[in-house]
Amino acid sequence: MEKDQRIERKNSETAIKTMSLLGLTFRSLGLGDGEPRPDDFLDSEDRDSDESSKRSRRNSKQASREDARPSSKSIDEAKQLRVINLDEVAWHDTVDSCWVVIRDFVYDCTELLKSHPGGYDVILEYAGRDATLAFIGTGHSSTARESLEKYLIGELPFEERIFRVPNGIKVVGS
Ligand code: HEM
Repeated sequence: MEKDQRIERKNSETAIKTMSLLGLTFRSLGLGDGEPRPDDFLDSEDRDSDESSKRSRRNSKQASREDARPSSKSIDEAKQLRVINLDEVAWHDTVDSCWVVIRDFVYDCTELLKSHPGGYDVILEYAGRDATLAFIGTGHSSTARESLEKYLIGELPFEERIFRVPNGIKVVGS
């Protein structure tokens, strides 16, 4: 197995453990039935053919969700996002510069802090780090999900992603 593949496997296992620790299931994430397995988080090229055929039904169900972008309607598909790693995100953890990661995308919420309907403190708590589960857990409306786009500044490098792989999203929340 190539080094990259080993890293991807490890990331997949981490994603499963995270889902398990947080009591998340594919059903709770609106992705149908079944237990999460490492292959669910991998690019299809990395799966062996047996597994990929077993999973093809689920994947076709997920096809409409495969676009990981926050709002597939409003985003400019051609827009090249800047790749920002978690180290850089971590520097932006104050009211003067507040970045959060949601589903492997990086958002600059500095301006949002002033107007966020849920208050500034809930976001500030996640400044400089991953806020995916808090964002999903709060049950934001579709309007809130669409407004994410306004704050989008980049995405994590592949090796740091836990929700997405290059060809599309494997796990999404509401
Ligand atoms: C860029 C990131 C975010 C955006 C664009 C955003 C947007 C919004 C919007 C528009 C609302 C109004 C209610 C709705 O439409 O659902 C809202 C409410 C709320 N948000 Fe956020 N939010 C963000 C991040 C977060 C984070 C990281 C948390 C962490 C817990 C959070 C917690 C809440 C809470 C507690 C409410 C109030 C819910 C209620 O009153 O029922 N938000 N947010």
